[in-house]
Amino acid sequence: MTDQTVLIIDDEPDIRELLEITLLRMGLDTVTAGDVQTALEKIEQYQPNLCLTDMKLPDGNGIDIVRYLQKNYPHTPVAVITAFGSMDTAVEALKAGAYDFVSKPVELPKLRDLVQTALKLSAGKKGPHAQADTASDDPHGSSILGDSPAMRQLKATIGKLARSQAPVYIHGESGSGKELVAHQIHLQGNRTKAPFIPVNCGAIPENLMESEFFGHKKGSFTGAVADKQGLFQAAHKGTLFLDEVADLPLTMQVKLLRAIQEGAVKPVGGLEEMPVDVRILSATHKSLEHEVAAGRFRQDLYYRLNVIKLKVPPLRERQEDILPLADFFLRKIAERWQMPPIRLSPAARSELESYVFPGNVRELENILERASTLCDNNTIQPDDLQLPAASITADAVASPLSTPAPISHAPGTTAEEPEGKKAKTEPEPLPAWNPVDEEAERDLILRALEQTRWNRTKAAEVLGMTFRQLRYRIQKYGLDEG
Ligand SMILES: Nc1ncnc2c1ncn2[C@@H]1O[C@H](COP(=O)(O)OP(=O)(O)OP(=O)(O)O)[C@@H](O)[C@H]1O
Repeated sequence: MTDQTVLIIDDEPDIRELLEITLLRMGLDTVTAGDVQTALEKIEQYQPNLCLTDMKLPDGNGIDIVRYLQKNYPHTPVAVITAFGSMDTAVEALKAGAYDFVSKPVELPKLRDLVQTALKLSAGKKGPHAQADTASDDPHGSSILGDSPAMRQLKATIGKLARSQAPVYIHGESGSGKELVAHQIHLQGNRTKAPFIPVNCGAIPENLMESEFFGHKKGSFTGAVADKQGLFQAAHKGTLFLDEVADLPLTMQVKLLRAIQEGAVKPVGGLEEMPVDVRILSATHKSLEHEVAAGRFRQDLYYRLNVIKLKVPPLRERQEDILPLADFFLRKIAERWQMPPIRLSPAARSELESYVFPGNVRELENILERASTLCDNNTIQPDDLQLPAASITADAVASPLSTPAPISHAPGTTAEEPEGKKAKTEPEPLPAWNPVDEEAERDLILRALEQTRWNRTKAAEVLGMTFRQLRYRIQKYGLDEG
């Protein structure tokens, strides 16, 4: 491990020193802070790969740091150091998004394991705009697969659009590949040396939106501890992909329109406009026309974004792409899990070919990921696919869900099962997550994974933890090696 920096936050110099020595011996760089304010400054300055924080600090507590990182650097893992016996605070920190905790007095072997696991998982993901995890490792790593007439036409259009600078509005059902298309438009054009910045407009809290898009100046609001560049500045000379653009609140739509028209943005708390050269691509699975008619989307912005409209066809309209995509995903899964090649039996192949895939390509990938875990002798049979027995109703197609596995939901979660896919027998609800009893936690995670047929996104939802927290625990308990 080299070139990795760990920020150690503790107000006791002796503990800071002990942790520093331990981590330096592991070949890691360290930075230290004795209070929350200094820690936030060091985070901005060094963008560490991992943070270890004490809970009680002179000007706040470790949870403030957990929350700050969750919001601004969601890929930076943070572990908390708790006073002996104070399990309540450990649980609170875990629920706020911390990866793990160590109790004082710190057991160094446990600390080393924790650091190693957290760094392995966060490797390569740094910076405020790193993308959130998805069940698939790299949504952009591959080019667009598919040789059906619809896809050939789409690829030819992408080639032409890549040469232009016009805004493109990409529409299509959920999971059909809109983001992949946007990324290809960027990669094949002349902006490829600058970044492609995808942003999920529905995922940014409304009160932070302006600062996320346009940046802010230090001190412009509570928590603005340093100047921060916005998504527009980050995408300068590159491409900004506004995913789920229909979810932008009306107030933000006005500001966005202005920024696009002027080609300039003003950071929150700043006095001067900064020119930005950004190509705007946008997408939604909703009907933007319908949103305009309903008064939820400004018509002037709609015309700005929708200079060229590009449709990504649903998978069921390009049946000949299903098996080549399936073979590609199976190769990827075998590689990722370091397994021998996984095959589809002829009967499984024909089942896939006649399925309608309401969740499109993403659903195909999820089905295969689950089937690869369930199958014997590395050959997937129809039963392993677990496709719904009844044919899918039009309602189900209109409200796609990427994973058909039956699951139960933790209280407070709202995932819905579409009508045509309701589980025949509801699984037994899981007990509440108790993150401090390791044995119980391991057992609970295993049960959730089995219940969701190893769909980690769904299992995290069932458990009420984030995908990253679950991924960390799967690795910590060696559950991915079985
Ligand atoms: N033609 C394709 N070739 C290879 N992979 C594909 C293809 N289409 C989609 N995928 C993969 O399927 C997954 C879903 O695609 P993507 O995220 O681009 O869909 P989307 O339409 O943007 O979804 P959403 O509406 O939920 O944002 C990704 O992992 C993507 O890499």
